[in-house]
Amino acid sequence: MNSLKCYNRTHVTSDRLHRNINQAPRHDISPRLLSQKINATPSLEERMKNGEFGEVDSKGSTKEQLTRPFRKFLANDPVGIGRYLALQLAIAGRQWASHAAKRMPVATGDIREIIGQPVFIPLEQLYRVYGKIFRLSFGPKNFIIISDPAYAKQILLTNADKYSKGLLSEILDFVMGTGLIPADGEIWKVRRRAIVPAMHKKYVANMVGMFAACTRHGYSTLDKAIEKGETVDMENYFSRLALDIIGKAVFNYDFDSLTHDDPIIQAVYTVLREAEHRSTAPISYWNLPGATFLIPRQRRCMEALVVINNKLDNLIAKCKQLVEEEEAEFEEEFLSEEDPSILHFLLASGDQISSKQLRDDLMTMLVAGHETTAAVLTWTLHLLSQHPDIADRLRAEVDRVIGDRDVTLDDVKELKFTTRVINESMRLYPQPPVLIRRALEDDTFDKFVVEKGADLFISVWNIHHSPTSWENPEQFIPDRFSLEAPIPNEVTESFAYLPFGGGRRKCIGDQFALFESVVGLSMLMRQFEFVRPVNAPPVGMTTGATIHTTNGLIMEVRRRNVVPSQGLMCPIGRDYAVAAAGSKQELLVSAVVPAVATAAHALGGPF
Ligand code: HEM
Repeated sequence: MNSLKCYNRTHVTSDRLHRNINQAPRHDISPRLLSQKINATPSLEERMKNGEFGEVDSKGSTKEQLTRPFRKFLANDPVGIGRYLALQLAIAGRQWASHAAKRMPVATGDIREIIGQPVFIPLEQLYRVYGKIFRLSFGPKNFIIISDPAYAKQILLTNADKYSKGLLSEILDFVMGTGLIPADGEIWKVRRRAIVPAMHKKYVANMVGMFAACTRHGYSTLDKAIEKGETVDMENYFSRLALDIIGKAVFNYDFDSLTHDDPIIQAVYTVLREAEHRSTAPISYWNLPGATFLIPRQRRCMEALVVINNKLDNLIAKCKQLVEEEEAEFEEEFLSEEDPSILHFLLASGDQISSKQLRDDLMTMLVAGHETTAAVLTWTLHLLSQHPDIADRLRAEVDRVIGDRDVTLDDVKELKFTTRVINESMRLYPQPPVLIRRALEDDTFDKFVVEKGADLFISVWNIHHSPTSWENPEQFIPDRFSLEAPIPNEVTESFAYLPFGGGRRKCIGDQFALFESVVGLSMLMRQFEFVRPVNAPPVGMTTGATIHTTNGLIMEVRRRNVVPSQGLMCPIGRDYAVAAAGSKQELLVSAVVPAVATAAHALGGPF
């Protein structure tokens, strides 16, 4: 296997960057093949000392060096023609040196070095060596990796016209077609203009009650687990909670996946898993002739799509009928009491689109708004389980603001510390960790040229974990975002914080998702204690479209104020930990741990 090599200069000259990243504590990341390889690579300083990086700057390009003696010889030619040739060579030499200086650092290697781990992990390790922009080369495959806030701003905002979704559109075509996430050009413009108004303030405010109702509905599932003395995989739980919420929000359909399973839920998960699988596959196996018939998972996926499309067609037909029967005049902020969904808004506002486009839009929002929020809640709970002092502060705020009732819109605004906890969780675990773009024309980043057609990965993970932008970047510090300041976003943090992307392709569901997370987290923390059992599997990371856990987020759940046990790891909230000193019977419970592990996915391919 080839080791990763650097063929050119790197930008990482800062000792601070190198040292800080190396010293940073990791979040349950087990070192794997690539990390061993990279750690075995000589340090940047050693490599610079060996002259690996100095050559271009000090002596010019190889061609320039090879021709230099000849040029000198010609320059001494008493006949004019020799001196003329020497001059031409000097001009060419300057150009070669200048081109060489603009060549981007290149990391080359074997694709196997990356497969088997979430892609953002090796990208972070490579960033340590190659800096804020480098080319990653795997045989014929070639990606530019961007890890710098200013470069991200250029791609997402300043020069957004020069980029498309590229690879992403190809991967997601089967499920989202020309929905908002993969769409480009005129279709994207038209659809964004039609859909954004549906997410108006009144709509989002109206949704808060629904978020609370769905969260409360899920209590019974947790209570059942408590009764049976079973642990709960909270990653799976949050995935279902988010599915129930997004189904209602987008097309007024109650999946009720928190309390039961049915073919439509199975179909949605089959399609989601396929999308994740495709985004991590080294070859486009789905394009092989006959793949749909010959590969069983492809067949299952196509069957699932039929189930979903039929369901969507039914929902669209039902909603159309409702709109026709409604007497209400459509106003800009129109909200139907019977059906406040985005689908209803689109139909009632007279949006003239084909059924196929409408299905693409609905599927896009279902996917975009589901796994992302579920992942945010999962990793926030995980972080709280590691930081009982922060969990205590969050609970104190929740107790003060909501007491025992459902959260309202006014409460959300008051739950400032809870919001900061979520903001900080999204910094440490951005969903998705990498954004994908394709250059539609050449673009320049300082002296480096990215050519038309290049595929770019903006590593939000690297930007969020960079010691050049963040103090103690690996630490969970919600207070880094002041309670008095506006809610942090890409503008307030100069593109060093991109949980919802930025520029014109920024998430349309940002406020919706933040409110949903605040409501879900605060109500669950108010009602329950979550405890990591001693023998629970470690919480490793893996990716699909978002960051998943490798083995689920297994928690023992208690109604709050129940006397807890000794010997339990990571009680969330110190009130629990203090109380834990007394009880020994509970040790028995911690021995009953039927771990419901979620399937581990391969490396990550984000949207
Ligand atoms: C915590 C939850 C969420 C996170 C972290 C998140 C994150 C993101 C990010 C980073 C992007 C930009 C992608 C890119 O530039 O390539 C995006 C786009 C998008 N998101 Fe979200 N999202 C969340 C929830 C939602 C929800 C609830 C909805 C819909 C109801 C939604 C709908 C969309 C759509 C339609 C786009 C594409 C916008 C466009 O390209 O014009 N998202 N999201």
